[in-house]
Amino acid sequence: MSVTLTLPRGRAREFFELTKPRVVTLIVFCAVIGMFLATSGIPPLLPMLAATVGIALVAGSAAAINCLVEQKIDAVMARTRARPLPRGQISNAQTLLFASLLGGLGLSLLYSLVNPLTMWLTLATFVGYAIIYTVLLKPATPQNIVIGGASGAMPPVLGWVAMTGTISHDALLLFLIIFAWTPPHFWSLALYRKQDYARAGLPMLPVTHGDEYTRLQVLLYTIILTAVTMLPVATGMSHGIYLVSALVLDIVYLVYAWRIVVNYSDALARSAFRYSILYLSLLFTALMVDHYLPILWS
Ligand code: HEM
Ligand SMILES: CC(C)=CCC/C(C)=C/CC/C(C)=C/COP(=O)(O)OP(=O)(O)O
Repeated sequence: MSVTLTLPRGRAREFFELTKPRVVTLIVFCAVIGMFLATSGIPPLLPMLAATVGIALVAGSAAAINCLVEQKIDAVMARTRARPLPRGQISNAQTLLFASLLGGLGLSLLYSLVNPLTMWLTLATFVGYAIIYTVLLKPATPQNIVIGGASGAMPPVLGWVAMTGTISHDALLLFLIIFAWTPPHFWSLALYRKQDYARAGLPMLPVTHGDEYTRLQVLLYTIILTAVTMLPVATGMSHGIYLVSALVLDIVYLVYAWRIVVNYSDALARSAFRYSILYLSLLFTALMVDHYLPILWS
């Protein structure tokens, strides 16, 4: 599933594209679900709005820095060569200024209208993606996305901390779900985009270890993901509605992963990648419905 957004036009659209809006939409969605799960009623409106906007701005800023750092790589990959920087539509200085404004505004909102811990954790997430993943890990090791996935997994924790001021065990379970989801999400794409990554000189798993090994890793991580998605039920955070939804979503994902191992095609990997996005969206929706339906009925 690709998240549909109405994009702004012209110059504004070029800046908007720097923020990787579709990825950031799902990131913010997971953060908002974290906010709802952290509270038993309706979360307080002002901190919730400020946290949502603040996290979105900082995530967009991190994405813009990623575009700035990777513009030469983006220029040689078919998937990314139409981005604003490789096309010369936006300059380095403009990108840096834009990212600083977004990031600064987002962090200020979090600090002043949410709480300082949320601000610090969001800043750490920014550094994790824009510097540690993008600058250090991505060009250095095929485990880049496994380690870098830790920043992508932070949004529900950020949402949780925004509402409670503390990190709870339940929030860490949400972190673990996205952390285990990231390798099958990314490696499905890397399998059918292998030529792009090889041309760009990036050590992604299919380039360094071959297709067969990567396909097996997709299956193994999908099995780990299935186990991890059962943890919210095991700890009593979530119940029947979530359990049934997670099992259905997991079984479909496992079938995709199994077929990737035994009957690979690029079209199948592309479908598995699209499914990974639908999967995460629906899994987090199920967590939310499971949390609120009993409250509404009682
Ligand atoms: C290190 C972690 C991650 C890596 C390496 C990664 C990699 C990628 C890549 C390369 C794409 C581009 C696909 C394309 O345009 O052809 C993509 C798309 C996407 N990713 Fe991820 N991803 C990561 C984490 C996440 C997280 C945490 C989320 C959300 C919670 C997410 C949500 C999405 C969405 C919604 C898309 C589709 C964008 C579109 O339709 O253009 N990703 N991911
Ligand atoms: C709250 C906050 C600060 C969040 C920041 C975390 C964040 C924006 C994670 C996004 C993950 C992402 C876009 C990965 C794309 O991989 P890539 O960059 O390797 O993909 P590309 O080849 O498309 O550039």
